[in-house]
Amino acid sequence: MKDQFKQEIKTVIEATQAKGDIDSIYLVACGGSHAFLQPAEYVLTKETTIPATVLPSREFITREPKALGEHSLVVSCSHSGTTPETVAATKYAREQGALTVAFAFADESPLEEEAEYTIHYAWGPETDASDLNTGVLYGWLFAYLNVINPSEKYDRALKALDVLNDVTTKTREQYTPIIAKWASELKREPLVYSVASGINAGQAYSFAICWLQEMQWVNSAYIHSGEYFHGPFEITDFDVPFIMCEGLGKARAMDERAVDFAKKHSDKVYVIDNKDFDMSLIDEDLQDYYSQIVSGVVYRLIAESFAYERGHSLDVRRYMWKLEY
Ligand SMILES: N[C@@H]1[C@@H](O)[C@H](O)[C@@H](COP(=O)(O)O)O[C@@H]1O
Repeated sequence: MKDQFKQEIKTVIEATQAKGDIDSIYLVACGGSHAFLQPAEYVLTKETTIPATVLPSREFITREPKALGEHSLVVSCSHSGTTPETVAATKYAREQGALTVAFAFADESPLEEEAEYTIHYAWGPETDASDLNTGVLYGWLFAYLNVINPSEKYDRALKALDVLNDVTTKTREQYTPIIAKWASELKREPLVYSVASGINAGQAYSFAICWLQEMQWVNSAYIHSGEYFHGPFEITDFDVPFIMCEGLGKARAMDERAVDFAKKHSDKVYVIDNKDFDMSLIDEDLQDYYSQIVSGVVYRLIAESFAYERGHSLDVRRYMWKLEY
């Protein structure tokens, strides 16, 4: 990880220690950045007793959480640093006395002006995975957990960032031919559902709302694997396509149940099975946490292959950033 990002994380950790007791954590952002923060909520709720809540930026403000105050830590993210709801949420959190930390790709953005501290990350195809948004997020997350409850587990989790790029590069190579086939089979589908749970929930959610709806104009919805049986499974039929993720953690049981049912009733079930990832470079007890980053590589490949097969660039928007909304 770049020295700049390491230093920014260090500054945030020192500020958190100086602040003293944190009794609530809020993770706030919009769209893809909201999805990006979801794994942090997953890890925090599994590893600490401090309540952590992930909310869309505007709902964070409109809900007015009662626990929000001087002992809160509010982590926001906006890739562009300009999304008005996230800038406003960060300003609101700071006014309530919370410690505000923003993640952003952009430098010197409106978000950076409102947040007390900003942690930047890098972007682009040649970027080392440890410098990308999720790599830097985990760099902060495990450093923070190591402060709350020091453990060699978090030292190892931080060390895993050094091999992350090898893992994701290998996965990209492994899945490129597989996903090219999926995309060619699915390219005419007007609708594709996205199903997952546990640490993969954020990836599957952003696959539906960002990659498919926003960037490909393909109808989609994110369905939680457990919730699939509480309504959505009624739409399953032989010609209804599902891209389903099977994770590594305890949530896997929910994913498997959904996949098993869907496969019985649909001929178009595509499974991203995290057990097929080569994560041997990462300690077994940390693989669940890191698997969503690897799933993200596969979801991105699907989006890129869709864009190619459908002749629809991932950069085209009708409304976003073009109209007043
Ligand atoms: N796919 C995301 C959207 O979901 C998001 O609304 C937008 C602004 O996000 P950010 O606040 O991260 O700049 O960026 C991307 O296009």
